[in-house]
Amino acid sequence: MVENKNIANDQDKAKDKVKFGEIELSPKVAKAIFDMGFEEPSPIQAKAIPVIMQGKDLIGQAQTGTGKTATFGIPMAETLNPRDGRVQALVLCPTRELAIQVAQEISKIGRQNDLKALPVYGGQSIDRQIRALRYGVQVVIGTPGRILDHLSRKTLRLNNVRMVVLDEADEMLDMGFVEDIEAILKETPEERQTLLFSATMPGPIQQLARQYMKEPEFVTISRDKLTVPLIEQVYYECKESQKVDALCRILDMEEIGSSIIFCRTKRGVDELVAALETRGYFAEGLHGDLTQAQRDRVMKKFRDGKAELLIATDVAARGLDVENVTHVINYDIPQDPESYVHRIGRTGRAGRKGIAITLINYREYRQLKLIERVTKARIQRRDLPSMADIVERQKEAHKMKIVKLLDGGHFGEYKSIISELAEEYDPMEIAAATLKLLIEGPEAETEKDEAPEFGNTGAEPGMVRLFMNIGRAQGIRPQDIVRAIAEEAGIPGNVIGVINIYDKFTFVEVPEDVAGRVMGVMHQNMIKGRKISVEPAKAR
Ligand SMILES: Nc1ncnc2c1ncn2[C@@H]1O[C@H](COP(=O)(O)OP(=O)(O)OP(=O)(O)O)[C@@H](O)[C@H]1O
Ligand SMILES: [Mg+2]
Repeated sequence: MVENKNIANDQDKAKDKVKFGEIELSPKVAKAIFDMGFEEPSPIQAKAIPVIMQGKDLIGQAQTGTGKTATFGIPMAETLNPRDGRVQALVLCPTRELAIQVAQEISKIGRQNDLKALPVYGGQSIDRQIRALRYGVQVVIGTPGRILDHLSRKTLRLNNVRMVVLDEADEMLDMGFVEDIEAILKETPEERQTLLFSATMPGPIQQLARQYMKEPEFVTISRDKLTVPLIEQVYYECKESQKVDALCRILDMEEIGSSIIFCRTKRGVDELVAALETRGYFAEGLHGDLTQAQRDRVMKKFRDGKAELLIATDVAARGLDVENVTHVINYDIPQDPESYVHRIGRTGRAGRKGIAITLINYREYRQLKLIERVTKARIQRRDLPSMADIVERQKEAHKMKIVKLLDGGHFGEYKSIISELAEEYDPMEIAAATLKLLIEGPEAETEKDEAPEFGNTGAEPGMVRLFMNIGRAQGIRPQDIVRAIAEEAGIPGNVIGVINIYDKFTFVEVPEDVAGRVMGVMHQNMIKGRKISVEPAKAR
């Protein structure tokens, strides 16, 4: 009798199962992932989830952005017991931002089951974490240092852990982390299930990994190519001294959405942020020397699309999943091919397209070829856009905007203005004037300026020529503006020399060491209600 009842129950359960590709899920987990917009399992999910559900150890390798998180998140939601407040699964990640993100993804997958996932990382109040742990959670996602801290304080117990995941496993088993990982694994039960994931899994690391695992299955999707085919990969060669200029040209030329620009060092990040800001680009820096609150703020701005350019060290290279990253730019070439794979993998995620750009100097060409060889990717050479290309591109962009408006229709009362004007003027002239107004603003000049001498060629040694978008026509004496700028920048007025004054612009010359300060000050300033910009005089 009892047996029959069990069979009936099992059949009921089987009937309740929902198909996710070939995988059978409980209705709650299925609902959660359908709500997340998943329709079909990704290849790694299709192959690895059944193996994990059998309780086997597994090393999973699949390209960036192909759903490795849910590959371990789904089995957690299926098998862990939400009514047991003890920690049953542990995920170790290399960075704080990644721990937060993975915790969010697991919480979403386990939402219908009331599964609790808690990120635990350095830089956040440990007391808050202790309280949350006491309250009861099933999954802890953490960075090794902070996990060890909790273990030594006995505020975290791992004796009931059934599943351990090393996300970005090759990084976690690299020199920096391996001792911590060993110490943490010692605190977990022998019979645990161990899962390793990464887009890259170099041979020696795999060998090392096997020491911590029981006959792991190796599931790989990306054996032939390490990078995602949807990412277009290009490189530009330029001199070290011209890098900032080259980057700006690329930013002006490309249709940039949210983008991540990688630098080798923290200092490099800070310097590039400053250099971009003086040129009028809004950029946010991310690296390990910032406080956690600063890191959180920057990430939030970037995720919300409020900051388009994220300038980062390799802290942002692994695992981060930000929607709609259009470009990854290696301002400094990555140290090794694995780092390249992970960095460029911040774009081209979940079936979207992306562009990866690498800047190199001639000495770094061999490093680039090594990356190509290891990743089996083709990185195409491109020539830096000229100023003429950029002007052309901006023209195109204006045209596109107009075409979009034209296709949309709805011009209403604007049409009557044009028809009135058309009685006196040529429609072509009217359209051109309207466009000029749109692009140059209400102060668009009516008179033609004589051609100014562009470029820095005439500058005295040690001096830089700057270009200000204000001249005679504004009815303000540029000399007075120069004095105001000097005052604002905290430098003596006679340091800035006026070279030439035109109707719409003025050229000045300043010593190299104060040029950045002058530009920085002016970008934020309004003089007599007019925003003034100052930039290096460009060669033509
Ligand atoms: N089956 C699916 N269908 C649609 N989207 C999915 C599916 N699985 C995962 N995703 C989404 O794809 C994105 C990338 O997933 P995830 O961050 O897990 O990639 P990853 O393989 O871990 O990449 P990385 O190697 O960079 O860490 C996420 O936004 C995730 O929610
Ligand atoms: Mg990942």
